[in-house]
Amino acid sequence: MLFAYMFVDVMSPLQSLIQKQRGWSPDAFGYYAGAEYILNVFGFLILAGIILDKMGVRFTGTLSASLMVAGALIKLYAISELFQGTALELWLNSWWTEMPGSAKLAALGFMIFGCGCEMAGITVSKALAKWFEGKEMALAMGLEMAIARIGVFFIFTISPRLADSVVPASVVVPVAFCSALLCIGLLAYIVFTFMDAKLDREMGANKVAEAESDEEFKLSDVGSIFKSKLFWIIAMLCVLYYSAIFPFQRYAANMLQCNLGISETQASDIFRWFPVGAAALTPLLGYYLDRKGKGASMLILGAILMIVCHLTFAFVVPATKSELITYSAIVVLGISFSLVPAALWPSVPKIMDKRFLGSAYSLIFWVQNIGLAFVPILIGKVITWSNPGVTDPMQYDYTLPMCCFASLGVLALIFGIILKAMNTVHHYGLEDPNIKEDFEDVRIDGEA
Ligand SMILES: C[C@H](NC(=O)[C@@H](N)CCCCN)C(=O)O
Repeated sequence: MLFAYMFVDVMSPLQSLIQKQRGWSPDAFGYYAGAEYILNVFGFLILAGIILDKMGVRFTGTLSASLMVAGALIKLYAISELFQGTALELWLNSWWTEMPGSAKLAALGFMIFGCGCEMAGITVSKALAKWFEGKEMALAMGLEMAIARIGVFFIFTISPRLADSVVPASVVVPVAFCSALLCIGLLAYIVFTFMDAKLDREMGANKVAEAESDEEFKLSDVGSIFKSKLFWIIAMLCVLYYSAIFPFQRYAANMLQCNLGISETQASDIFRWFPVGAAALTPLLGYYLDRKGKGASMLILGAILMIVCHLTFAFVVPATKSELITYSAIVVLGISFSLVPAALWPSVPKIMDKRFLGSAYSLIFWVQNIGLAFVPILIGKVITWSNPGVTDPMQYDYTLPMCCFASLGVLALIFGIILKAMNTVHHYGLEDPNIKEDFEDVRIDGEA
């Protein structure tokens, strides 16, 4: 997941460079960024859940890592000099001219990569649940997310530097670097499959069969989950919150460049502290949640902090051009991005029956992916619409796009408040510690 998250954001600090080098407009960049989730939205993620439950973590993890490598190599080829001037590029350039041929092929690669990445996300959750059952599962999930966030910090640090390491600067170098890391990730997962097989042997065949049948995906479960009010509240909170985080991450470096009048590298150097804050706090909050609870309150606080930060980027940073205020908003956003994931994902088992859990995670990811696919496209359009005639990628006004992100935060906050109110009435245990076993257990099979 470390290398996957690095690959996801390798181009994020390079928006203005790819615009200069390959002619990708903000709109084209938005389409490319949204492509990561498109196939998942059109059902791949549901299929991925079925494959995972039928074939297990070893097969699905290897498949998902292979898909990531294949997608990465297509994207690498699309942005490389090798692709320039080929018949394929000329043909891709000949239709939907707003989107250059290189952006179209890169988007296709990113779509395939995105299938692998989300499939890996579900597989890793299931593998962690298997390996840490009855142990520190929330802490393990927190650490996994923290490692992935460190990858984002690392890539925001090195991506512009790798691009500048050749003359003229090129997006190919950082993308090639991350593609090589993904190949190492695939090898690492293959090693893990041997360890997992060993664990199965140690657990004994019966226990494994029992664990797997518990989580088997049934199509009828999808109907039960979709009928649950609670599922929709959690899924809406998730899609709204994450749509104001991951898509923002794509545009953040350029937003800082435009607001502060700084270079790509300087902007990335500021923004990279966002995932670091999240990486440092997520495991600690997971540990706190395991012992003290307060999950629903953490979701509300996380949404409030996000709204404050996005409004600061919209109005305060452009007016003051203060690096101190910018750094403070980045760190606070990092705190928000620890509170919500640390509370959200371990809350799902509290409100879903264990039998529904695998499908519930895959369906929440699916709803979330709809937002992650379309919000970057929407933001690209808002940037273009609110900056008529602006062609210099250093001159965009980000007030309106940042207000859009803040509005998503307001909606997420409303769903957080509804969730907490429902928890107060129905006692789902969302404010209770994870390791306390005796809270009143109300799940979707007993929701009515
Ligand atoms: C665990 C959670 N991951 C997700 O929500 C993924 N569905 C989206 C990952 C986006 C990067 N491709 C998280 O990272 O908090």
